[in-house]
Amino acid sequence: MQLARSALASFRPNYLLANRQLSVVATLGTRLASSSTSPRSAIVTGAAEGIGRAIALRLAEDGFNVCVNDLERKSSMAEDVVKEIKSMGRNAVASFGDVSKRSDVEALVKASVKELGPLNVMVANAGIAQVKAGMEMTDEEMRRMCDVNIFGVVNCTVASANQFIEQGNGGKIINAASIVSFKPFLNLPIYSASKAAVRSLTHSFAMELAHHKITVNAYAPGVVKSSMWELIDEGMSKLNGLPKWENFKNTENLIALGRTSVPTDVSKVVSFLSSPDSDYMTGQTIIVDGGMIFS
Ligand SMILES: NC(=O)C1=CN([C@@H]2O[C@H](COP(=O)(O)OP(=O)(O)OC[C@H]3O[C@@H](n4cnc5c(N)ncnc54)[C@H](O)[C@@H]3O)[C@@H](O)[C@H]2O)C=CC1
Ligand SMILES: CC(=O)C(C)=O
Repeated sequence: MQLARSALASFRPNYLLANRQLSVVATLGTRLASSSTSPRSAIVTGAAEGIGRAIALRLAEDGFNVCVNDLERKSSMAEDVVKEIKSMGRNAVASFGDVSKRSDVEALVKASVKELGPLNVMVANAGIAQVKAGMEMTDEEMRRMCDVNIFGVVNCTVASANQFIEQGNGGKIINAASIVSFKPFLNLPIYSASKAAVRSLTHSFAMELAHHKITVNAYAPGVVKSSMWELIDEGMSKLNGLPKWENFKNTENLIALGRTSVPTDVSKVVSFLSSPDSDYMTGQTIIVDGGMIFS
């Protein structure tokens, strides 16, 4: 009996190891199969530069064909992203349009499906920011912020969800929120409110679309070096007189991991939200801020 027990004990690790190896091989096989035999497609809005560009490239690396959206005036940068994706062996197309216009977003989804086939993922990344006290914001500035950051997300949700419903296999919608969705920044009042709305819409549409097998989640970055933060830094400098990039650098003191973020910190999280590994998640806003707000 003693001998039998120890024989079993010495056998078990090998048995477990063999099982684990089999499961690793099986998982790898599934990943390779899904990237080589069934190309999926994704739209990324505001993808000519910054976080959107990093997401488009990361999704291409993950096996997606990608429709790269941005405003017409960013066409040459968007075309560069398309070229980069094609050089990775994936298909890509640029489609220009303003996410705040419903008809532009409907045209974007149509263009993507025509060029890349059925749609699997919509990343509503495009957004704008403005540093200004709430008391100073003009009517026009407030409306533009809400049109792009809130209604842009709604337009992307509705247009992609209609496409997913027509296809009948569900889909994934992923929205750009922010840490300011949880706690506003001083002098970014309307921007902060718009990102709180994105978090709320993510929750609402997750409930509304779940029965179509459509998941809706969001990523909430912290302080990411991009053109948007260049603009925020400039705006803050005007208000407090600090030299260029000093306001950006000062945020390091608020980040537990001790450094500001780069776009690829965010694209890794979007990669997860775009993959089957996140299939059982919906309505969530994932914070990726290096440890700033701990909500
Ligand atoms: N940079 C940061 O620290 C953070 C950024 N975010 C959010 O992440 C997203 C991406 O931010 P970044 O890459 O930093 O910004 P960015 O300004 O570098 O890039 C945004 C892109 O969106 C495009 N865009 C703007 N309005 C558009 C519209 N109406 N239609 C289509 N495209 C439009 C721009 O042309 C630009 O290429 C935004 O939604 C932003 O609010 C959230 C938290 C932190
Ligand atoms: C731009 C933005 O959302 C932050 C938190 O910096």
